[in-house]
Amino acid sequence: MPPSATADTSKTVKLERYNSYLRKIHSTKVLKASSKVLFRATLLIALVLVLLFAVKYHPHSDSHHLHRRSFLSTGLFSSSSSLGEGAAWEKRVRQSSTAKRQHGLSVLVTGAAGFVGSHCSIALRKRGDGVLGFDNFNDYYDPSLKRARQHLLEKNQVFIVEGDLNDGPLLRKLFDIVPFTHVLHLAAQAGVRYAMKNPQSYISSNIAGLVNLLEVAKAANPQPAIVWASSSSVYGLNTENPFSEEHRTDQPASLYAATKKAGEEIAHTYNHIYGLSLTGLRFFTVYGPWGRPDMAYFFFTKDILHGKSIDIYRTQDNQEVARDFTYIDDIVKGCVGALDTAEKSTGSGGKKRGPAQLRVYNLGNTSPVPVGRLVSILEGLLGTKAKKHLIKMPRNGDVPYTHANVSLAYRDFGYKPTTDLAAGLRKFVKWYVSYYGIQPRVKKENSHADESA
Ligand SMILES: O=C(O)[C@H]1O[C@H](OP(=O)(O)OP(=O)(O)OC[C@H]2O[C@@H](n3ccc(=O)[nH]c3=O)[C@H](O)[C@@H]2O)[C@H](O)[C@@H](O)[C@H]1O
Repeated sequence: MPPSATADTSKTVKLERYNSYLRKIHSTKVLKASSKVLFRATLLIALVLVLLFAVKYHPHSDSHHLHRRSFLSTGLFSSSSSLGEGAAWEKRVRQSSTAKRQHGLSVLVTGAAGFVGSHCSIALRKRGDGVLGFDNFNDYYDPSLKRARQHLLEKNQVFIVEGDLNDGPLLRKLFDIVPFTHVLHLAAQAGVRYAMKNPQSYISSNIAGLVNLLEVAKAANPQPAIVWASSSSVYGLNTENPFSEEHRTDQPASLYAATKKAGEEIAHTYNHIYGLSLTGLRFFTVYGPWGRPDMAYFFFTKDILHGKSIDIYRTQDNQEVARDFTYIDDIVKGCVGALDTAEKSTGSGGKKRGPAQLRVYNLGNTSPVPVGRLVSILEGLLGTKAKKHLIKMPRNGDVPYTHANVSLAYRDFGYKPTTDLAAGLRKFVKWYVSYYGIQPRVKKENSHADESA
């Protein structure tokens, strides 16, 4: 074999080897590529399936609401339970929201299982308005008290839809079913001092929840007029006295106060852009039967009865801390007055058609009482001496005193508080001992002597 032929043959062999190497690489690549395509396709199909499943059973999807409602409605205080409950649930929503008097209001009350919410719902229903309650029954304080209030509301033909303010689809669904004329928005994360423990809950309820509700309300047709709970705490470090709506509210002392103040600004925005009629009510330390166990008058009562010591705060310069304690019935009158004088929203389909009403009112008692005096009244009513522990007010959001000027609310809807602290606490203690089944040493109705001890 000529040398060149040998060289040629070996070249050909080498070339063939090289080509087969290339083919191998290519086929591996093709294999890899096709398995990649297959993997991606599987992934895509899986994703689509997951999405379909999620849409069907997502907590915000309407079909899930029906399931959730059916679960809830099998509870102690509700009825329907089969698949037909979608219609049954809607029927309850409609019935509850329908006024029983001519030209009655149809009010969505958020926080209806709460202290102020439950009282207002019953008062509105009693005069023949339609009332639908809304509440998430959270456990900020004993939810069994909220369930008991719910029970009371059921007796008064008020149905409470269990849901969260941040659940847009559920709120929209309610507005689809009912053309609410008004919203009384009382659902909130309350409590001044708790804001240091759980700041996020204030943002979620008092800011995000409020915005969510306003978004739904502004898009509703007709738009409702909204009356909502602001707070005396917005006055913060204000030193002018008594507090008037014109005073500064830009120095909040707690995150709670800051979220309520933010709520007032947010209200301004929705009024300005969408024509929502908005009324903010600055409540001053509301107390009374069915009250909130996280509030001082409530847990002082409990602790005095249990022989536990109570902390009575004093200011940094050793002055008494005072509050303009306001009795629940007066607050209810204020809420109803605000609803009755609320003008219609002016927008429709999310568009403003003209200027709308924007209001803010103090609802207080106009006579601040030192916390020490509150304790004396309780001692008298309970027939028990408190173990008092006087301490400097912790720096946790409290303010030294509150005092409401209510002339604006008086001018616009005749608001005039009529219950003083001693009379109001008497009613509270009476309720407390009967609710908790305590054998009291509570003084008889006409004995006032010990209350002022
Ligand atoms: O008007 C409001 O906008 C707010 O009112 C209420 O806040 P406050 O006025 O702070 O009521 P509350 O806690 O009952 O303390 C009463 C007094 O007892 C003092 N206090 C309190 C606790 C304690 O251990 N000792 C004590 O002396 C304390 O220093 C205070 O002077 C609502 O909770 C709040 O949600 C909001 O609605």
